[in-house]
Amino acid sequence: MNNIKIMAFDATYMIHVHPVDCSTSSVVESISCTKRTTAAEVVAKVTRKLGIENGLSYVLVEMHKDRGEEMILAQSDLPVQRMLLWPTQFQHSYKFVLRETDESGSVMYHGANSWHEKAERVSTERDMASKGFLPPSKLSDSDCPDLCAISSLSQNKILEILRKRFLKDKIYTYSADTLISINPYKFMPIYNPKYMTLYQNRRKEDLEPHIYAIADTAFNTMVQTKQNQCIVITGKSGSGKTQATHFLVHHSLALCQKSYMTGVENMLTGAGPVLEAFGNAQTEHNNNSSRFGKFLKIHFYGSGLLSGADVQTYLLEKSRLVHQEPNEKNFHIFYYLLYGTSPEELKEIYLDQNTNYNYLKQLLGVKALSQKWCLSSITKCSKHANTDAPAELERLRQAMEVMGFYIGAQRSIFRLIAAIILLGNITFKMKSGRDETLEIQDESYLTSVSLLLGLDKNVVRKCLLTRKAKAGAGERFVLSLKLEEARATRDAMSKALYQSLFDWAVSSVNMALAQKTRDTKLKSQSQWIGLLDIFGFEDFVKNSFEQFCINYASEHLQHYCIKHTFQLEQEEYRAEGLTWKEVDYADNSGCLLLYEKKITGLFHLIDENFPGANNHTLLSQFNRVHGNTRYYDTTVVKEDAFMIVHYAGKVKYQIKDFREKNHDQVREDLITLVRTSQSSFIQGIVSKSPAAVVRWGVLRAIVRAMFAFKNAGKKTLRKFFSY
Ligand SMILES: Nc1ncnc2c1ncn2[C@@H]1O[C@H](COP(=O)(O)OP(=O)(O)OP(=O)(O)O)[C@@H](O)[C@H]1O
Repeated sequence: MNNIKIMAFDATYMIHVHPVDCSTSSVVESISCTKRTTAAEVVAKVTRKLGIENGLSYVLVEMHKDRGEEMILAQSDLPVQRMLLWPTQFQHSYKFVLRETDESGSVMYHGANSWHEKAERVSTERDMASKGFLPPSKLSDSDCPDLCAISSLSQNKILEILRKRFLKDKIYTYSADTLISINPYKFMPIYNPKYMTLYQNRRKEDLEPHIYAIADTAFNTMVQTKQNQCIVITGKSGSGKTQATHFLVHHSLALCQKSYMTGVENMLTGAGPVLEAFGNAQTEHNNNSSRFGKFLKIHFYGSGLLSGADVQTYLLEKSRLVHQEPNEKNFHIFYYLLYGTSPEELKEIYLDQNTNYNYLKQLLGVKALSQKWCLSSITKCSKHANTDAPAELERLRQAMEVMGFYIGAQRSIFRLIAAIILLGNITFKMKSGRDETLEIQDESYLTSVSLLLGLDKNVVRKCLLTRKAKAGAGERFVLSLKLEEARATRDAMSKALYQSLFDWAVSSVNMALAQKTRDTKLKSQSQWIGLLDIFGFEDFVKNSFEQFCINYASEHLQHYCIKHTFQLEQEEYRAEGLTWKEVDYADNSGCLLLYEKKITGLFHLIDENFPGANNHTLLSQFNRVHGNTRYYDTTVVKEDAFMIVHYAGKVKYQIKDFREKNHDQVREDLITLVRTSQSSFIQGIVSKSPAAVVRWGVLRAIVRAMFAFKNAGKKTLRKFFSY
């Protein structure tokens, strides 16, 4: 049951405050507020109601019950706005709590002291044991919080230690600077202010491994060394990378001084739902899977004062827009709009919940089919499955408002989303008669798309059905497209529009998060903590160009980690004249060379363009050049696929669409067409975004990420792996 009920009468909302720590009452106090009511006003109302105006101070705290997290609201924060950002399906997990503060303004956590006392005791005992005053700790190997402390390690031993710790609810384990995390998929009461305080300024070895310790080390190292820090988060889909990023951001913000920049915190809270709506989707592994990589930088002035943030995104999985694998869905925004908007509003953008939209059709896989008694393997994405959509849409609107996307921009975004949905329903048929030209099956979709995009319908039709070609001596003529080509043109147009919208949303988020100071001296002294949350290694039933690129990025990260964990460490020992037993490690540079070697590397072969080149000739080239390479393998049974021996296992890639996805080029005339839009919003996003001619930005992403790591420096490297 939701403990927060929203009743909107003329934008009046009821918020419920739990006076948990007040001895006077445990009854929930309901306060009538507007979006502009501040936290200070809510506190005043609640304390007045409870009759506890006895000089003590109180603050309003937003608590995530399940995660045990608490966020103290500043006096000027707006509780209703925060409440509207709570994810619908988890609303019952959130509540507002009144907390008492002491004279210094710190929140008083009754019982928190026992945590400190325990931590102090453990720390002192370890100190004394290390000095020989106490017998050494009786920790067994399986309880060992740092794998590096174990003298002889094998793969089985590591797994056994992690499993035993996990069974004791110890989800984190260190391996030197790396934190290994296992997703518990259940509530763990370890992400709350008690733990935040506990892990501040503590030596890593004094306490159980925790993600807060990683944020704490990064923050303190940044302040002390004045060097940027980078935390790399990697793991399979659903392993908990996004949650980890969230905990790291939350703790970093708790550590820093905020002063007048508390606005950045609110912006960061608003940025989440916006990026999620456009870049996340339901997949077989995760209901809210990020389908893009991100590098979030939180900026601080020299003293650790929060100054702003920015986010770079990589590899948006655009292919999802036009095709989804069984049991997977399109990006969330489409369902929010279609199932969250009233039928009247939908009518204005030519949509209707009862129409079957091609881009939103959900294919059910074997697993789902056996669970559901449906006869067809294709179902319309039913309204029933989207009951949260109205609340999610409201949450998104609120987040957009916080980020400065006002009503006009929101309207334009929704019109563009509707146009993309309708574009997917433009299908083609052969004209009757002898000439083999195509025509559009249902002109009503073309009309709606043209109106929504502010384009001339005849020009859109021409672009979808024909293309200009060059003959000799600069002559140009018009060619009719074949069925497959027309479909590809339609899908390319949808993808280019969506990528432009995504890029625009990211740059708008960045504008909102940007450092606001004009003081160039202050700016020049600023440092950042970077959080790289990038796709982990992927191996699906069918792997395509996207997995080929994602796994290349993973190989690079692996290489970087190997280099720092083994190679450079051993070089250092060598330079210092130390004797040690050479550690044997699996070097993956051969696999990287397979991808990127000049002239013969797979990337270079994909880029080759000769007359008659297609995906079949590409596969033959791969097999011919790399048939005997250690990291390359052909398939056992003859099929249009090849295999790469990655550090994490052998992966089979289907060659289909490799060349097309690599070029990912939208015809120049399509972009020129979109630029003629009557809508200044559409003109703006297309002219700003390089998406029109975008290629998969893998190399760019890798170069940027590597640059960030190098800046962070070997000594300050922090890694985080989640499983
Ligand atoms: N520390 C944690 N405690 C409890 N539950 C967690 C934790 N971390 C993750 N989860 C659960 O696992 C789910 C998946 O996590 P998350 O979305 O962070 O995975 P991810 O690695 O980012 O996946 P993807 O790569 O698909 O985006 C979350 O929705 C949450 O329910």
